[in-house]
Amino acid sequence: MPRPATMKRWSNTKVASVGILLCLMVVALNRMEKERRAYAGANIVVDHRSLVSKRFEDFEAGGVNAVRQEQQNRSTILQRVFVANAQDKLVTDSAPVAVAGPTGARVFTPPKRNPANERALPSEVLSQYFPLEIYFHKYLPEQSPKSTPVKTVLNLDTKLPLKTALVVLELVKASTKKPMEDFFGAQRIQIEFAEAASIPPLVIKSLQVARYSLIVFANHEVYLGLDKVQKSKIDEYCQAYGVGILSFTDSSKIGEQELSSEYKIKMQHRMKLTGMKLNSEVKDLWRIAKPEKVFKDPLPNDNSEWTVFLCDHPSYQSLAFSTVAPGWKGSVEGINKAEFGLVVAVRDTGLIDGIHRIILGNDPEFFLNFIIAMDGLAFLSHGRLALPMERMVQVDVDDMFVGVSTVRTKPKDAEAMVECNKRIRQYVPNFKLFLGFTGAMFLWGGDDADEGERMMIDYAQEFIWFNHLYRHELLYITPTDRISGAMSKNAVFGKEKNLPVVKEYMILPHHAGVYPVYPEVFDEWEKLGYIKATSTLEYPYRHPQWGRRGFIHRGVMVLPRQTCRLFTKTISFDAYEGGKKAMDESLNGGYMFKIFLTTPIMVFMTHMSNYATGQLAQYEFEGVTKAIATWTNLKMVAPHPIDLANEYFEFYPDEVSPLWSDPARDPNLKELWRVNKTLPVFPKVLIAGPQKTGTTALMTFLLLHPNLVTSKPDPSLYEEVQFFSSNLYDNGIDWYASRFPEKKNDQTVLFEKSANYFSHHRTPQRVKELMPDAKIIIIMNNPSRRAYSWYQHLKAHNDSLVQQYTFYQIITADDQAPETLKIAHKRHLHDGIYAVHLSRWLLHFPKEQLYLVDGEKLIQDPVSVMNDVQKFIGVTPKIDYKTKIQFDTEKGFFCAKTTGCLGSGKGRSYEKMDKASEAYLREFYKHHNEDLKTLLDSIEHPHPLWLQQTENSQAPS
Ligand SMILES: Nc1ncnc2c1ncn2[C@@H]1O[C@H](COP(=O)(O)OS(=O)(=O)O)[C@@H](OP(=O)(O)O)[C@H]1O
Repeated sequence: MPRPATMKRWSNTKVASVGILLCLMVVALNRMEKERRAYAGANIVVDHRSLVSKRFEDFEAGGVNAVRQEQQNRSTILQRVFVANAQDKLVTDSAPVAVAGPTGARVFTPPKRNPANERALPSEVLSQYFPLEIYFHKYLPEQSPKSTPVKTVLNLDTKLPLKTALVVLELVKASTKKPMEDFFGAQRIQIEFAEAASIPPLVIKSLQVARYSLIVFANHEVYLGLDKVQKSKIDEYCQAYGVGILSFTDSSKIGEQELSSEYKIKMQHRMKLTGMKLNSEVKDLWRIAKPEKVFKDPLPNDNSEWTVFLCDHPSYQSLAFSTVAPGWKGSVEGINKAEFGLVVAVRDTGLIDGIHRIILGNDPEFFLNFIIAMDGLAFLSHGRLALPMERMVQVDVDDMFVGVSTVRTKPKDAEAMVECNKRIRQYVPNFKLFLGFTGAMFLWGGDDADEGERMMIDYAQEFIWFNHLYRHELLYITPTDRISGAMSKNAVFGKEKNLPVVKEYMILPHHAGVYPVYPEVFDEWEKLGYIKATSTLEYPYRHPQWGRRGFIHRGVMVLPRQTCRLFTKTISFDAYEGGKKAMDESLNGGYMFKIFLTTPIMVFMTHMSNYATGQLAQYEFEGVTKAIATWTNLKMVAPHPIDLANEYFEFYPDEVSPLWSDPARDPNLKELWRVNKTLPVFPKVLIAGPQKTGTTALMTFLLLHPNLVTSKPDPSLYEEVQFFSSNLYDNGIDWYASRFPEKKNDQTVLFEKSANYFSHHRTPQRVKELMPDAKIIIIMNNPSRRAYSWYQHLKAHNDSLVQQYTFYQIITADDQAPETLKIAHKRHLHDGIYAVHLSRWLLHFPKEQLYLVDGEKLIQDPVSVMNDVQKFIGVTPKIDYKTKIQFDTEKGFFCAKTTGCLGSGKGRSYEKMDKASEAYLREFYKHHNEDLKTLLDSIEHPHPLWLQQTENSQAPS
């Protein structure tokens, strides 16, 4: 057998990341395409059983109509889409179905089913072909009749843009990216940036699948100025896939007037304007916006001025009007000085070239522009980028009865808070402030407790209360055994004072212990048994606010908290003037207003000190809720905190599982980590698998190096830690770090080997979050050999399944096979679909952090493999593995000179694979191996010799 070629570490040649991503997508989607072809003629449906939200499972019996109902209530749902087998009961012979096509959903009657054409495709197998997690929003306008019995079907033949927008800038740099990141990031819309001179490929060619739901120009001038090639690339893409263009303008840096004769539009820049009015005659676009509302004040132009549009073609429809500001000195022809005589936002309805465009006369900073842009992107993306219309609001006021006398609650504060509830209830039915209390502080006040605080107790029923700790202390100062005492004392205080406490919701002082997880807190909560939800600012990081996320840990729902804008402001100016200012800012679309626009489920936090004395925060909330009610059609509701928490995780089901990060990497998290405990240390290197490729040999050989140290032996674990790929991840980072011995010195490099990390879909992201610098070693041998080795492993363990079925029966099992056989089928073959798993790792790690080992070479020539691996790890001193490893003729494998050969479970001798299985597997892996070649090419990595040989040769025995 010829010697396998060395799989060298790839060169450092820079490959544009966009190119790589595209290739990855091509590889993964190539697979889909092949399957699609293979299953041509089958009905292709959205499998509603796969909807990520738990609640939708309940609707399975009700089928799609129930889901449709939900869509109408919420206006959008996030659904995971994949092909399901043609016998899916959701498809009937003649029911009308709505097909998601490039120009939105349309209803049609599917062709008669032909059972002869239908082939079963197990959904759990198919889902593996979607490593890139293709998600998109399906937008069904609110006005669609509720009673229509429509079934939702995705036909892969239609060209579906992904839930991503491409943002084109003249130059991609931090300052130009920032406003776009904020606008789209706050709505959790994924964006990719491109420079005007190098627009990336817009289509996955092999599939004719569009990559973007929307094209965005931060400055429309850039679009007009594109060179011919780039321009037609964009235009042809938009025409072919029904994708729209959303443009902003930047009138501060350019000449006074631009004429684009091609588009029959004139743009007059550097305008100073006053007032804005939306065009109420536009019927199909306004969703959040209330077109009947008129803004009368001068338009802000501190940083940039405004652009107005003069359009001379029926394709254009004015979206918003404004008026020349008094004192504007320009004298340009065509400027209509009448009230609302100028157009500041325009829509191109596509009569000229079939492309829908919306162009705004400034950036999204001004609040009405922000709303127009939100409605615009919902429209242009056929709802895929739309948010629901409901906003759930909770406002927590922490620190009741805490603080020095100057910031303690005064009678006027107590009165003001009651009033605040009433005023906000005009806009948010049933609204009540949530007050977090700390009993000990009140009692310390004793008779001296402020009169205002005593009044708060009298007014208790006007609010909803939740527990802080009894004392307002950092948890790491509080000895563990006092935590439960402090919790129950606070509860007793609440009872004594007859506070209407929602005991299921609790906030810890300083947010300590929630994230990073302080296991003792969750222990105590578990003991209490009733804590269901909390919230924190700290997960995964504080800024930007829209980056905050939630997670569920040990049954407790942890929600992200938004901070009120006034949170950090000192109350040094006059209270009422300050309050009014805050309200004005909200009314004019300030910071809080945008949070409300973009965040469907909000928990705000503020402190008592923002109410006491200054009473500022109440103005802010009154201001923002009034502004939202005034300017938008959004519906604000104030649910019970536990209902709100449940809703949160239904809306963001991907957040249920936490993503642990390293507290040492973030100053805030470091601060919250206990002072009396050293920071956890994690491994630097992972041997990720897959199983049966020689991972044990590689680990054993690494351990011959004096400075490479792996996890401690643990009888409760079966050989491997498997932290990232199992429920053990829920144990948290303390648990993981404690699996490893202390480092002997600075040169010690900790590593871990768990062979199922490679193919586990969540592992790459989890590793990236906790150990972003980790070096990942992946071994790939012939996947047929790998599958057979797994079979022999089961056989050696007298697995009942193997006693029942032959290797051939397992690998050829189809959808009709018994459940156990189907599971066995997947376990044998799934790990060997290397391209899919590798592309997932490459989405999270740069190629330089991944090291691919040729598994066949590891068997034949481990000395050179190990010498290279130690270089990749960067461990010192360098050792020569020639002095450590030698071939053992009895074992038939290389073994360590000191510790000997691997046990009888590795390097077994067994009969050759039968010819039929060999042929079947060669065929099964053929396309997957082709994909692997494409993927390796895209990262400029040489092909292992077994991959070069797979087409022609037999699978090695
Ligand atoms: N030096 C050396 N000694 C023994 N075995 C070696 C060696 N190098 C590679 N191999 C191959 O490793 C296969 C077992 O792979 P893993 O260690 O990854 O298996 S496991 O997933 O941890 O169970 C094992 O599979 P089997 O031959 O089927 O037992 C071997 O082919």
